[in-house]
This record gives sequence, C-alpha cells and structure tokens, in this order.
Amino acid sequence: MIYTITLNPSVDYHVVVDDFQAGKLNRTKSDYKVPGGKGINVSRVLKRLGVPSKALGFIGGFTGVYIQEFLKKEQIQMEFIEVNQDTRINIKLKSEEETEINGAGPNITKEHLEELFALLSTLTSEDIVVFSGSIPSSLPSTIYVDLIKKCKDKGIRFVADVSGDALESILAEKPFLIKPNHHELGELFQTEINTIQDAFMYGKKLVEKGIENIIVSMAEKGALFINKDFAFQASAPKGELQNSIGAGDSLVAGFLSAYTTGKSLEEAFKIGVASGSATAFSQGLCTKDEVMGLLNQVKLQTLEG
Ligand SMILES: Nc1ncnc2c1ncn2[C@@H]1O[C@H](COP(=O)(O)OP(=O)(O)O)[C@@H](O)[C@H]1O
Ligand SMILES: O=P(O)(O)OC[C@H]1O[C@](O)(COP(=O)(O)O)[C@@H](O)[C@@H]1O
Repeated sequence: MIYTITLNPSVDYHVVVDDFQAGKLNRTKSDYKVPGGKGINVSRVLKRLGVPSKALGFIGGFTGVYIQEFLKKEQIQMEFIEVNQDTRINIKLKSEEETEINGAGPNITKEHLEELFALLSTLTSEDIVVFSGSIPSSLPSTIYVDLIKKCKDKGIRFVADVSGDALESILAEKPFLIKPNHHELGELFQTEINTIQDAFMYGKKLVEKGIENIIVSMAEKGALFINKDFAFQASAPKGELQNSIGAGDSLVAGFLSAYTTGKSLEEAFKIGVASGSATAFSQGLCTKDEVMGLLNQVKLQTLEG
C-alpha cells in the first residue's frame, strides 16, 4: 500500500482576478475551494489513476471536516489525526501571474505526534511512504528525519517531496525518490538553476550522495530523471496552462502509479511527466484520460556525462 503523509494539509482557496493590483480592492472573477496539501493531492491523483493509497497526517477544525468529507466522496482511504486548531487555508491567486500564500498550519502537540509514530509502526516493508509538503511551524524542522528513521527501521521505502531545510535534512537518509523542482534543487546548492544542463549537474551530485532516484521538475521545460545507472530528460507536452497548482504532486503520483504496478522506471517517469502536464492544462487535478491523451507527446532523451 502507498501511504501519503501530509503533515500540513490545506484548503486551497483559488481566486481568479483580472488585472490584480496589490494594495487595491480587487474583486474575483471566479473562485473555488478544494482540499490541498501535497500528500493529499498525491492520494487524489493516485485514485484517479486507479491505484489505492491511504492518506495520513494532521487535520483539524471546520477546514479539516471539509477535507475529510471531500476525500470520503472520492473514496480515498484516510486516517488523519485530529488536532485542536483549524487546518490552514492557502490562497492561490491567478491573474497575469500565479501568486500563492500558504499558511503556517495548526499547533501539533507531542501527543498528536506520538499518534503518527504509532500509525507508522503498523506499516510493513511492502509499503511505500510518501512524505510531502511543509512542516507545521509548531514542529521541529528535523521531524521528517525522525519519521523516516521509523520507516527505515522496518525496511520501508520512502519518497520525499519537501523543500528547504527539510529537504537538506533528509538527504542523508537516502530516499528511494525525491522530486525537487529546479528552484528547490538550486536552493539546496545556494544557486539558481535555469537550464537542463545545470539541473543535471546538481541532480547528479545528489545521486552521488546516495539518493536512489531523483526527478527534477522544470514546469514547461519538462523534467529530468537521474539515478546511478541512467539519466533522461523528458520534454513536457504542449498545451494551454490553466493552473499549475498540484502539477508537481501529480508528477509524483503518476510516477508511483506506474512504478508500483510493474512499469519500468523509464515508463513511470513518462507517465509522471504526462500527469504533471495534464494537471497544468486543467483547472483541477488530472484525470486518467487526460494523462493518457498526453503520454505520446512525452519524449525522452538520454543525458550523458
Ligand atoms: N506550463 C506547463 N506546461 C507543461 N507542463 C507543465 C507546465 N507546468 C508544469 N508542468 C508539468 O508538471 C510537472 C511539475 O511541474 P513543476 O511546476 O515543475 O512542479 P512543482 O509544482 O512541484 O513546482 C513538470 O515536470 C511538467 O511535466
Ligand atoms: O506544504 P506547502 O509547501 O505549503 O505546500 C502546500 C501547497 O502545495 C500544493 O499541494 C500544491 O503543490 P504543487 O503545486 O507543488 O504540486 C497545494 O495544494 C498546497 O496549497
């Protein structure tokens, strides 16, 4: 079973504003709300691609109730730990550009954390755990390392889609897969990455440190897959960008949906990239038909060196 762990879920409040002006009164052209948080998005896309998963994490308040009801309607398995404060609301503003304001998240107590450790202790080496997204501000930045150690003790493989200090701290734990975008990869090396060649060079450094597989996503430029045996660059399909929120999560879900059902790393990578782009080209998260419709546009090129 794939378990997704979202320490900091969200209700994503999407607003579309024509010609957004900072510091002025703006009125929405349209708006809608959906559950968010990286692991929750991964579970939702996995479900659409026909692969079951179970969503874990901390949830609370009226926003938490909304998320759980929504996921229940989508028949997504979940086992969230109830906390005392509201799950955050993240603002996703679409105008000429996309602007995001993500909340810090509710207070998580020692007891809540112990519940999560107890849940993890029921998993087996057959499972895969996906750790995604930010850490609520009440938890230490090393929390992912502690949770990962718990998984590693049981021989459980894990995937991490995290950024900043959290990403840096988990590298020594040798994840099965990480998926930074090119900004997040650059941040690790205190540099800016804009080209495929630079992404390849820095991605390889992480593989040398013991990361099994790395996917560096580069939005409309596609993505790179690197491990110790081979490296590929995938072009992204062409289409009209609707909303790229959740594109990275969809890439992770697409990859895992294929890899855990017996496809090669190469094929799984292609399905991942098609899933990311299918989400970017739709208002919400991708559907299976949308992913399959884009798959033959994803072309792989071997990267050497
Ligand atoms: N504008 C776009 N056009 C085509 N594909 C896109 C676009 N934006 C994102 N994608 C697809 O989604 C994947 C993940 O997007 P990216 O923005 O890099 O991730 P994140 O959401 O983690 O920042 C990309 O590798 C690509 O396949
Ligand atoms: O936990 P973080 O880093 O604040 O990110 C949470 C946000 O990321 C998302 O999961 C989208 O992630 P991606 O666009 O990277 O796929 C949103 O649903 C959510 O609001």
